[in-house]
Amino acid sequence: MPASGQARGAWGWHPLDSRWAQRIVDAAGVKPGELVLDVGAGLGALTAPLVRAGAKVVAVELHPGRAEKLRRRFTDAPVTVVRADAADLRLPARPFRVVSSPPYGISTALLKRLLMPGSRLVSADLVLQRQVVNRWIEHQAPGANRWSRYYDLSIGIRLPRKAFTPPPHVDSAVLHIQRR
Ligand SMILES: C[S@@+](CC[C@H](N)C(=O)[O-])C[C@H]1O[C@@H](n2cnc3c(N)ncnc32)[C@H](O)[C@@H]1O
Repeated sequence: MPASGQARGAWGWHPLDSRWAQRIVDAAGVKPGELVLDVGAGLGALTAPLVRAGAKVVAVELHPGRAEKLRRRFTDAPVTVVRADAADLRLPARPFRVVSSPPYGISTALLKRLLMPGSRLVSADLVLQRQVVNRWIEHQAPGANRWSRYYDLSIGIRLPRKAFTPPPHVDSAVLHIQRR
C-alpha cells in the first residue's frame, strides 16, 4: 500500500488504476490454472486481470466491507476470498504465485513469510515502496543469506504516482521474486 496506509487513518488506501493493474499482471506471466494469491486485494484491481489470465485466485483482504464486496464481485469467478491478516498468512501447500499490492506497513512481514523455509512460492510480483524494493534486491533484508540461495529478486515495473488514486507521497515499484 503506497504511503503510510493505515497510519494515515483507519483503512486509508490507494487503489491501483486498472490499466496499471493489467500491466502488472501481464508482466507477471501468469498462466491459466495457476494458483495466485492477491494479498490485500482491496476491491479487486489485480484480482480482475488475474481472473482474465485464467488464474485460480485467493484474494486476501482484512477489511470486512471490502472482503464482502470482493465476494459479491467475483461470485461466479474462480476466486476464493479470505478475510485474514496478511501478516499471518497461511501459505498454500502446493506451488503458488503472488501478485499483489499489499499494505506497505506489512511488506517485511509478508516477504519474510513468503520466503520462509518450506514455502512453495514460485514467483511473486509485489507493488512496494521503491526504497523497500531497492533494499531487498541489494540483499539488505532479513534472511538474505538463506533465501538468496533459492530465489532471484529484481525490480520490475516502476509505477508513477498517478498509477494510484489518490497519488501517494512515495515512489513505488514491483519487486519480482523468482524461484531458481
Ligand atoms: C494498497 S491497498 C491495495 C488494494 C488493491 N490490491 C489495489 O491495488 O487496488 C491494500 C489493501 O490491503 C488491505 N489491508 C490492509 N491491511 C491488511 C492486512 N493486514 N491484511 C490484509 N489486507 C490488509 C486494505 O484494506 C486494502 O484494501
